[in-house]
Amino acid sequence: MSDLPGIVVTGASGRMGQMLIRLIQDSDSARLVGAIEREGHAWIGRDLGEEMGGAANGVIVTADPLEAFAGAQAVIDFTAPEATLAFAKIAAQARLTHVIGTTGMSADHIAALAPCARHAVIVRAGNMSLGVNLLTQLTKKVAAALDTDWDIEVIEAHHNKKVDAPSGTALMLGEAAAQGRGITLADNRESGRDGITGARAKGAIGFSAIRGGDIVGEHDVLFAGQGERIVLRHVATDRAIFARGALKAALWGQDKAPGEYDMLDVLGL
Ligand SMILES: NC(=O)c1ccc[n+]([C@@H]2O[C@H](COP(=O)([O-])OP(=O)(O)OC[C@H]3O[C@@H](n4cnc5c(N)ncnc54)[C@H](O)[C@@H]3O)[C@@H](O)[C@H]2O)c1
Ligand SMILES: O=C(O)C1=N[C@H](C(=O)O)CCC1
Repeated sequence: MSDLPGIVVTGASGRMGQMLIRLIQDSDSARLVGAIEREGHAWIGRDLGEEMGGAANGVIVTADPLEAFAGAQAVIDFTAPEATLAFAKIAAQARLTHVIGTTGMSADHIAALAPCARHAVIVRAGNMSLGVNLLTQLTKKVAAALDTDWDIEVIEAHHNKKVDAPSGTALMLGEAAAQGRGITLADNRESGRDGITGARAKGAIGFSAIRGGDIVGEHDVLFAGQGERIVLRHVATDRAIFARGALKAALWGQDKAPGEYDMLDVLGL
């Protein structure tokens, strides 16, 4: 029996779930010990390797987190807000590191994670990539250097299956811009313009979302001044960047005290 950290992947059949499973199976630092899908999914009770189109790997997909979490050290979770909240409660009881990539979580969902983080490590980020997390720091710095004569707009593009907007990444970038300006995003957010909207509010942080095709994820932070513009850009071309970040977070969490962390903590940025 290996003493590498055992990892459970939730949303195993999803775009991120399958990416994570391949990464963990190829890793020398972790082992895959469980796979979860939602109740009623066609993969439940079946061998994960076979369902993914390869050889059997002995991991049977389950809808029961209690069963899957027994004997694991971490869970990597890219699913949906309500599911993530349910997993957080069980991961906390089992003292597992819970890496949350799920986006579209409301303020109430996020607040409900706090009691779980008293018992276990939670690492949550709307984007697990090194590039985007570095971009948040650059955004904060540029926003701090410019006054409100410069309009800030976060423009994001994703594939046509994405269900939430603005993206988790766009909100991270918006938060970074707000921090740089010394304001709160909640009080200065402007999104979903349509119709006679009136002029842009001075000091607002705006969001624009594009959905189409198979776009993995693209984000521009636009600083628009009079006679000049600055654009900070990140382009993701491969979901592996998110999976690598999530696995790093799961391993990083193994010797940390219970609490809520993000990828800036993991990456030391
Ligand atoms: N933080 C990041 O770096 C990052 C990167 C990519 C995607 N995401 C986010 O991850 C989430 C998933 O993205 P995706 O593209 O893989 O979506 P997807 O729809 O391909 O996969 C989601 C999976 O979760 C499963 N699921 C839903 N409810 C469940 C439940 N109650 N129990 C178990 N499984 C359940 C679905 O059946 C599906 O297989 C989204 O919120 C997305 O925005 C975050
Ligand atoms: O494909 C998605 O969905 C993505 N979600 C994250 C977000 O909301 O920012 C990260 C990029 C891909």
